[in-house]
Amino acid sequence: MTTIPVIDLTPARLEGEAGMQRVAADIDRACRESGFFVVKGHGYAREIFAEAHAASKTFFQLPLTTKNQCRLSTGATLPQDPYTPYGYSGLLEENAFAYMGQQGKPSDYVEKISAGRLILNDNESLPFPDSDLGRDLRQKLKRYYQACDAIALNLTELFTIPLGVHRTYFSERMDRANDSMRSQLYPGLSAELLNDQGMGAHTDGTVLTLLTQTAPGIQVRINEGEWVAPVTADVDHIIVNIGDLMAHWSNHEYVSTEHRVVLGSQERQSIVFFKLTNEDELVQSGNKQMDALFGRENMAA
Ligand SMILES: O=C(O)CCC(=O)C(=O)O
Ligand SMILES: [Fe+2]
Repeated sequence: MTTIPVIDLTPARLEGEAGMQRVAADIDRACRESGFFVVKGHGYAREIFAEAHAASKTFFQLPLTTKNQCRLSTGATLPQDPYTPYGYSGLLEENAFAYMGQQGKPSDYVEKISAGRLILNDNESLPFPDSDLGRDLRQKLKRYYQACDAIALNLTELFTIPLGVHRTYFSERMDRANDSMRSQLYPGLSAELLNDQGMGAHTDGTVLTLLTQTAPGIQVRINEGEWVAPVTADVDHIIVNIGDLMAHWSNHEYVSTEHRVVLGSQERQSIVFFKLTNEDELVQSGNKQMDALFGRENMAA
């Protein structure tokens, strides 16, 4: 039976080359099996994750009229970055099934506050509340973004080891990406809700996705239909999954697996970080370099 492994990154950070090799082999196996794994021991302070969740919760508790002021007047994106969502979106406004091209399915019971790479620049005008609370949320989400970006790049270094290419092969293609981050609140189940769909089944269009949660709720579809829940013992344990770009890039040696969120009895938060490639990076399978990476051809790194 496939389960979702918990991988401790500590040996990769502290035990030199041998530690890196061991951890890299575990990650490689998980990427081929379910495409999902949980990481701990990544070296970033727990408070970065806990505080981002706490500040998000404070935001979500604001009156709806205040949250609605954190929408972009121009729609969901900014002219400087037309592909990345920024600002607030409310319950039932998004539909993961529609994103997958499936029409006529229910929308998702989830509220979100989103930001992309522009959050790294404190002078950029972004749709957060113009208050101490809003400024605090922005700083906490910025730290979260920086930590996840760094952890994602560290993970890609581990990817290169079993593949036998130079250590920066992926990171140099992903270090300027317009990644996006969405802090999400799922309501607890109640009689007013039509169903228990927090987020419909979908795959991610990313290279990698990193996610932390305050309670269980995400489920992964393995073995042709069985749904399993990754186990995170703390708020700084990160659920990592392969997205469609990496699956495509690896000619489907690494799998991008469907997942969904089912509402529980209590409210739940997650913060998801979608890692993409640099804008100028063409991702194609059957690409000579990628064939070499995944052992389909001999080519020196
Ligand atoms: O909130 C979650 O646990 C899952 C979110 C997710 O899959 C997504 O945003 O793509
Ligand atoms: Fe997802």
